[in-house]
Amino acid sequence: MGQSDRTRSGSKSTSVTPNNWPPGVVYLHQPCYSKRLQTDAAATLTFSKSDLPSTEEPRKCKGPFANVKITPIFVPSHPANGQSGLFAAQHLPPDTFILPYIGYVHGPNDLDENSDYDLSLDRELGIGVDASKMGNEARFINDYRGVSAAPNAEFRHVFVDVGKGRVEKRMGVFVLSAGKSGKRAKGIEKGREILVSYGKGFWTERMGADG
Ligand SMILES: C[S@@+](CC[C@H](N)C(=O)[O-])C[C@H]1O[C@@H](n2cnc3c(N)ncnc32)[C@H](O)[C@@H]1O
Repeated sequence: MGQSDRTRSGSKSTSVTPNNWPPGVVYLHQPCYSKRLQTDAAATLTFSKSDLPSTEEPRKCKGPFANVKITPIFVPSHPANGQSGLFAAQHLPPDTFILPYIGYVHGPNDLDENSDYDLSLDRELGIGVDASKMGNEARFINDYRGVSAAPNAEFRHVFVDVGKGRVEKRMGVFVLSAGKSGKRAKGIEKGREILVSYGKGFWTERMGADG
């Protein structure tokens, strides 16, 4: 882990950031909510633990995450060569919750259309999580296209226990299920890159912007 020191009101505080964390990007332990997020929209993201469906478990999670590694990529054939990716630091079985995707939580009136790190949190309310300027290790997850035949992970909603009997809806990164035929039963082996599908829309928009 790297160390970053901050001085506030004359006192020195030390916060731990993961290895290879880029300078200039804030490492977050919890989401940063936009002040412009409507109160009612924000309220839908946090609610009483007793209202959580019985099929969902409230989770505890705090970074840095030892199960993953941010790794600079120096492989000419990799489409994100020269950038970084997120790799498994241990074997991750199917359906494992790997880590949350956190960042700047914003509404439709506060959207950076040029961000490549913006993930939808609530489509109906237009709430997204943008990790371009602040986030955690999950911001380094690349798309599988050009790297592998298929993704090995996906985004799912998670409910995080934030204390005082409350839970918060966030996005989480999970290993894909084994599948009916068990073809993904191995999960993600240690040292493998964690890859999701950004969805066709991400790449269509990007191609539109480039050309
Ligand atoms: C959320 S970031 C992923 C982390 C990024 N590689 C980094 O080091 O900050 C998304 C950006 O990564 C790059 N990227 C991710 N997957 C890619 C892929 N399969 N092909 C080409 N570029 C990819 C693109 O530049 C994309 O805009």
